[in-house]
Amino acid sequence: MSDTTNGGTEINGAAGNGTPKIALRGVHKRFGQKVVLDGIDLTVNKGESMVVIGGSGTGKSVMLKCILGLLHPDSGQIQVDGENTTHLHGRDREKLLHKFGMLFQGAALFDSLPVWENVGFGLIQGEHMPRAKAKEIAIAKLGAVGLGPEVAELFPAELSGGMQKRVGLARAIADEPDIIFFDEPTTGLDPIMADVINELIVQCVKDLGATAVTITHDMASARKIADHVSMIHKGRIIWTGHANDIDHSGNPYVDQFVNGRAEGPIKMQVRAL
Ligand SMILES: Nc1ncnc2c1ncn2[C@@H]1O[C@H](COP(=O)(O)OP(=O)(O)OP(=O)(O)O)[C@@H](O)[C@H]1O
Repeated sequence: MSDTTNGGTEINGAAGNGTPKIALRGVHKRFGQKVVLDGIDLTVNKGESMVVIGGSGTGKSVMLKCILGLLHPDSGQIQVDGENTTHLHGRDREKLLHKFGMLFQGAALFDSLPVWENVGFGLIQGEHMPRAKAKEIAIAKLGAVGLGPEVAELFPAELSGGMQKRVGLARAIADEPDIIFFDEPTTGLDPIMADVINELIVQCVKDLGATAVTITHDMASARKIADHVSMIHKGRIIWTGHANDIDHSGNPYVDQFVNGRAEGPIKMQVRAL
């Protein structure tokens, strides 16, 4: 079954499942005259893996930044565990951020720190954990993503792209977050390494019992990771459905995107520089 929404409609509703882990209701965000989020409604239930697909510049990263509080929406609500988070500041926002782990596009590791310190960064800085204890946890988390303890002392520049992604994943799970965001987790990887990372993501999310939100253009990744898929187009969620329904969504936008067709309702804007 799939649900289509055009805005205020409840999608993928939490009826019977308790409070959604994350719920966006009518979220708007514009930069100057440019409307980027135009009334986003999205529900992610506890323990679910939601993958948000959509073309370049459709607002995926802006949406993620709004959930994290890095950007402030102009209007609408963002609820985490039933609580509106849009007005949280200071300590309250810090407390909220403890619920989140994040695997950034390109892994975003600190070049000047050894791998273990990259993984344990949040534990040392955020939780003021003693360095020895943080290192122990970092080595255990590196093990969970298939990296041996010898990698702990290396620097990011000494690692391949795939290993850097694993380190980024180990960092995302180090604090055992409730919610993990994956921003284009397979970008820049060959298809085999991408599949390895996808499998690790599935395993780590399952082991933690976490809720996952991934943004990607990579349909192989979406198919592997997702329980549900939502498609964003022009700042709105235009379709949400089960991952198994992605190939027969009945939605021409989803169909065009999933099949990578140049022809269809989605018109690419190609501007000369
Ligand atoms: N801080 C900002 N100031 C002005 N415009 C911004 C800002 N951040 C994002 N935008 C604009 O918002 C639009 C959506 O950007 P966003 O990064 O969310 O796209 P995306 O869907 O994640 O794309 P991609 O898949 O290419 O990463 C873009 O046109 C971008 O230029």
